[in-house]
Amino acid sequence: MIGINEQDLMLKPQDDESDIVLSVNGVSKKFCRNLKRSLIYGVQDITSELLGLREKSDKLRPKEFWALDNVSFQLRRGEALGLVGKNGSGKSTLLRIIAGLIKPDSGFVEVNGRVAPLIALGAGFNPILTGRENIYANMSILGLSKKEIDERFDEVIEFAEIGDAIDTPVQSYSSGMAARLGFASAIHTEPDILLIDEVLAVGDSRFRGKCFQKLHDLRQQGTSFILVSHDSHSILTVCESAVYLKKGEFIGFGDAASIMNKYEKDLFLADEEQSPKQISLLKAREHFGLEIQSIFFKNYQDELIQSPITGEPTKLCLKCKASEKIDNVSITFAIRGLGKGSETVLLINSMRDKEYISLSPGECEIQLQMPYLGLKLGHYIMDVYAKREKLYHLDAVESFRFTVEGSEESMSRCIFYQPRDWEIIEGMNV
Ligand SMILES: Nc1ncnc2c1ncn2[C@@H]1O[C@H](COP(=O)(O)OP(=O)(O)OP(=O)(O)O)[C@@H](O)[C@H]1O
Repeated sequence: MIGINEQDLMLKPQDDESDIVLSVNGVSKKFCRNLKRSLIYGVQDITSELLGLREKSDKLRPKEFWALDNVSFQLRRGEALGLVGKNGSGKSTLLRIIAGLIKPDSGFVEVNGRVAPLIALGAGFNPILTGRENIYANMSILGLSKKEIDERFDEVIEFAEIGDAIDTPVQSYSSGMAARLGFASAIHTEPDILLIDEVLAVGDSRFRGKCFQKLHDLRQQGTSFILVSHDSHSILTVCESAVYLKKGEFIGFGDAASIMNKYEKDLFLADEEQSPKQISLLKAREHFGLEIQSIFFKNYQDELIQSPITGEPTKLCLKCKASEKIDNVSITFAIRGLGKGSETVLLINSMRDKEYISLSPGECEIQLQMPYLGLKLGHYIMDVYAKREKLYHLDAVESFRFTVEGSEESMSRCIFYQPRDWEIIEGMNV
C-alpha cells in the first residue's frame, strides 16, 4: 500500500474536518460468481436481516469473491479525485456504494451533501421517455423540485446541445447524445459530489473540453468530484489525488502523480523483469540483410543508462548486423504512451530527416542523438522499423517498453519537456 507522504500533506494544508465531504471507511463488498448461489445467498441474507440475525461477515461463502476489500479514503470540498484500476477492479462497485445504490458488506460511507452519480451512460435514463421527460425524472431523483427544474431546464438543453431531439425518446439518441444529456442534467443539480464514470470518454473532443471547463467552474464553487478514467493524462491534469484498486484490493490513496506512476508501472511492466540496460533481441526472426540485435539508451558520455531522463542529452541506440552492404536504410522510431487509445507522441524517421544511412557488412551501432529528451516522465512503448528505400522491410521491433525518469515534479502534469533559459533584461535596453 502506498502511504501518505509529504506531498499529500502539502496538498491539504488545512486539516479542517468540516472540509471533508466524503469519507469511505474500510468498505468491503463481496459478490458471487454463480447466479443460482447468488440468489440463494441473497434470500438468506434478507431473511436473516429481517429476523435481525444478520451479522456483517468478513468470510467468503463458496463462489464468493471480494469486489472491494477494505477501501478507505477521504474527499475534501472542491477536490478532484481520480479512481483507477484495470477492468473489473471494483471502480463502478465503489461508485455505486458511494451513490447509495448498493450497500457494503462491511465498512461505511459518510457523505456530507448531495451526490450526483453519472455512472452508467445516460445516467439511468429511461429509454422510452423523451429527453425532456428524462431530465425531469432524473433531476427530481437527485432532489430538485419541479420549480427548480423548470428554472434550469433551458440551461440543461443548451449545455447538452441536443436541440429538437429533446422531445424524442432517448432510445433514439446516440451514446454521445445520451452522455451529454446525462452530464448536463447532473451538473445542473449543483451537487456537492459528482461521480463520473468514463462518461466523458464518449463525447467528441470539443464537448469534452466544454465539460472539463464546466467541472473547473464547479470546483471553484466547491463541488468535489471523483473521476474514473483509463486515461492517465485526464487524471493527472484534472485530479490532485487518486485511489488505485487492483482486483478489489485497495492499493493506495495519495497524490495523483505517485498513484498514477504506480498504476502504470503495474499495468504495463508487471511481467517484465527489471529492464536491463541493454535489451537484447534474442528471438530469431526473419530479416532481410539487416538484423536489429539490441536496443538501448546511452548518455552523452556513452555510458549505458537504464532509464533515460527528461531534459537530459540522450542517445537512442540500435545495435545492428548487416549481412551485406546496404544503402539508403530508413529507420523509424514510433513512440507512444501507455494506456487505452494512447497516441503516438514521437515519430522520427531518418529519411524524413534527410539522413541517408549506408551500412557496411558486419556489426554497427545506429545512434539517434537527442540533445534534450523531450518525453515527460512515464512509461512508453516503441516500435522500430528498418526499411530499405522505404519499400523493402528489413527488420522491425515492436512493443519495446521503456520508462522515462526525471526529477522535475511539474513534469508529471504536462505533456512535453521544453528546454529553456531565463533572463531578466533591465534598464535602458528593454
Ligand atoms: N452484481 C454483481 N454480481 C456479481 N459480480 C459482480 C456484480 N457487479 C460487479 N461484479 C463483479 O465485480 C468485479 C468488479 O466490477 P466493477 O464493475 O466494479 O469493476 P470496474 O473496475 O468498474 O470495471 P470496468 O473498468 O470494466 O468498468 C468484476 O469482477 C465484476 O464482474
